[in-house]
Amino acid sequence: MTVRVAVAGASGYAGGELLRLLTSHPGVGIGAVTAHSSAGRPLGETQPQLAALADRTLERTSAEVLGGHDVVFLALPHGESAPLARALADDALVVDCGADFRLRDAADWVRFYGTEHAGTWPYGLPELPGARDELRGARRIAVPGCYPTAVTLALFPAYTARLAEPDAVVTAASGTSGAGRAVKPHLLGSEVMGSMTPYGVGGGHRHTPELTQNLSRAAGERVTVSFTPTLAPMPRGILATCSARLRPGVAEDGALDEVRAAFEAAYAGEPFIRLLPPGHWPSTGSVIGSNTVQVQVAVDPAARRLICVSAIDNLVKGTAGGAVQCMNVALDLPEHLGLPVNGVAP
Ligand SMILES: NC(=O)C1=CN([C@@H]2O[C@H](COP(=O)(O)OP(=O)(O)OC[C@H]3O[C@@H](n4cnc5c(N)ncnc54)[C@H](OP(=O)(O)O)[C@@H]3O)[C@@H](O)[C@H]2O)C=CC1
Ligand SMILES: CC(=O)N[C@@H](CCC(=O)OP(=O)(O)O)C(=O)O
Repeated sequence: MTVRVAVAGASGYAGGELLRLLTSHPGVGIGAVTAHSSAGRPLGETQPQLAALADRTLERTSAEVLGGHDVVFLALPHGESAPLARALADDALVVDCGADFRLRDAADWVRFYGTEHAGTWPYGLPELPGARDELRGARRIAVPGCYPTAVTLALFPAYTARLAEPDAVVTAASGTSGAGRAVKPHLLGSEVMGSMTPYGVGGGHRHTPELTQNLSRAAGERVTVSFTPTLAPMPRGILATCSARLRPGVAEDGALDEVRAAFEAAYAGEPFIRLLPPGHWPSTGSVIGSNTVQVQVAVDPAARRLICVSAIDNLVKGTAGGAVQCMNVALDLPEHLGLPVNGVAP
């Protein structure tokens, strides 16, 4: 059986990556590809890397054009998914790469996004405990933000195993594609090349409530997260460095063994998580183009802190790959279909 899929936002970075992955998915046929200002143009003009789809024409994004598909991927700016999703058939699987349906707390939504909360859909991070049960058979899925994917997967086993205090500190570097392809002065080559800059410092980034939501769910208590994103001079990739104090009951002797055992247990059999051997550290250059997440853990005994580092490709596991993985789970297809585990390097 071939699943017929449509991609809205096909002229953008996330939409382009969805189409790259979906063309290699053996169970999928690609239907409508839609855009906004680029509607009417050949896909090959905005996504020249997608040779197999170069002659497709981008249609205008509407419920009519997206209707009649088994699966609709939405890769649109925040706020655009909610009205469109309401007009799509209940029995179509809608996978939203935007933020509209990620947060459970309406007050958090209003505070960080400034509009009315549209609701909450099942959260598309299959590796979280219990998530696959919620995603199997779902017809609406909210894919996480790219930073929340990297940070949650770096840290959550330390919280489920009750090894870390509920007060995490995170610094994460992202490539510029995380900001989308719309023209913005701070993303000009001359601003970004050879320079790194923090932004959203002091709890202001809109991924902070999403991180709190995910880690609190794992911990079973409220986890606060001090999150500092930085923009790095690279097109893709996120390197997240996360730390938290060890709980008082964790003995310094053997703490690292305990932490590693918790991560090994959490990630045993996970097709896309690679807990690296001791002494090896995650790097964005090793995961580009793949749905793989590299993870490593350490313990700093003098500071009594746990340090967890992850690397992802923001456009693959951080968006499009995560979205395809969720489709596979929802439709009961083998979870790895269409998803590379090998990166492109150098
Ligand atoms: N980039 C990333 O790493 C990640 C992105 N996401 C999320 O995925 C979504 C897409 O992001 P990204 O691809 O980076 O963004 P882009 O800016 O690259 O692409 C946006 C897409 O949406 C279309 N669009 C713009 N305005 C409208 C509108 N008013 N109505 C309908 N369509 C519109 C654009 O069409 P056109 O170009 O024709 O105007 C384009 O196809 C966002 O919600 C983003 O937050 C999530 C995780 C990571
Ligand atoms: C480098 C950069 O600007 N990154 C984006 C994060 C993109 C992302 O994960 O996506 P959502 O917009 O879907 O939440 C930012 O900080 O806003």
